[in-house]
Amino acid sequence: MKEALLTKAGIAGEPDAVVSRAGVWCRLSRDCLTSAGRTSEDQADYLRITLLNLVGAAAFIVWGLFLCLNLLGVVESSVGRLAINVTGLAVAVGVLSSLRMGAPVAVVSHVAHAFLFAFLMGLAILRADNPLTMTLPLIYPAMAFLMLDDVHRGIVGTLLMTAGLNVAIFSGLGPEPRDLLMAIDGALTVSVGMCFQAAVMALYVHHRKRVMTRLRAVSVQLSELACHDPLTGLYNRRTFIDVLERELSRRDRKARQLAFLLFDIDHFKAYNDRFGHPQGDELLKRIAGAAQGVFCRREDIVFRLGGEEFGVVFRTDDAAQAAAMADRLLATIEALDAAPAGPHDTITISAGLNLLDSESDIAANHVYRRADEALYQAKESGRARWVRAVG
Ligand SMILES: Nc1nc2c(ncn2[C@@H]2O[C@H](COP(=O)(O)OP(=O)(O)OP(=O)(O)O)[C@@H](O)[C@H]2O)c(=O)[nH]1
Repeated sequence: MKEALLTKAGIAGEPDAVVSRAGVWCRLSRDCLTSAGRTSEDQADYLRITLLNLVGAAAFIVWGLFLCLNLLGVVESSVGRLAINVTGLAVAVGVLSSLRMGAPVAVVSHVAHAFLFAFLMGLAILRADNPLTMTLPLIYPAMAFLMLDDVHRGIVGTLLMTAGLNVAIFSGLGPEPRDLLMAIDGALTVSVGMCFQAAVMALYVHHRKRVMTRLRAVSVQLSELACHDPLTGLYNRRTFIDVLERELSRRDRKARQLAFLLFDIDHFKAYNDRFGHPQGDELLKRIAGAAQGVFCRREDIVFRLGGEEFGVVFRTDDAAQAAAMADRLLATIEALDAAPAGPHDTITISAGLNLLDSESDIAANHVYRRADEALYQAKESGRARWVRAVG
């Protein structure tokens, strides 16, 4: 009703349009700062890429403007100034475009830093007579620490830049008449300012690196937890579908068949009831270990798919080899030195084996379902055996 009224009034959709336009601008400006979405806030390179983009864009605007003013004769022009403007513009364009083309961030930052260092040092020495220009090199430590992302290099760079500024102050390049006390005053102010900035930046970069390292470790831990079953350490069901899909679409170098073996412990409930859950857990771990012992090639992957159900994805030369592997697994588990359970004297499993042609375009869920049907048949026909799936 409300929508109908708004539509009738001819204003429906207006807020959405405003929101989507704002969204586009937001995305555009974010993509500009992060080099077309190349990095995001939680990544280590985010700050460096954003800084390089900001400095690159600012340099492009400033040097472009100065170049125009030089060419129009608005400001005093010389070959040296023109050369600096053109070089600055070229470096700014180079930095911005190479970031967008995917160049390594560390390389781009080092090149940009080298140019910034040379430019600021040159400015300090060549334009020491202009106190306004002389303040520009004071931005160096913040830029250097962030661009280099390294405390030691940042400190070395800052010390060199401070030395350069002191040379400019004491070498008589500054405004005349020179006064030694004024020069000492200026040099001390500049040195203390640069060192203080460097100390703050060193603390920041050091702390940020530690936090990023910790975050990375937590993220690895989280993805381990998300992919593995905590009890047995095997891959879990979540990973299983991804792996099976990947294997189904992967062409095997030796054109071997893909095999999926689904197995389940027989009368596990009786085992649990008789010996208790902790013993049941122990058995699950031992069966996981036994399966990994049988399927021990690098490309064999054993999963715990839930409860007392396990799966193995492996490659086989032919049906006979896959059958031999299934037999070996059943025999190994039967030979486990476990307490007798329920109706059986030994621990047994039932399994369904599904064999697939290389590069078959069957869905992973279908592969699982066929193996599950075969497993059901194995259970129905007396357990402690495996049955080959059809279709
Ligand atoms: N100890 C332990 N038991 C589990 C775990 N997950 C599932 N189970 C138990 O596994 C048993 C499975 O029982 P059923 O599905 O009846 O299967 P079964 O007794 O093995 O019978 P069949 O499969 O028909 O041979 C249940 O008693 C569950 O409680 C686990 O992580 N640890």
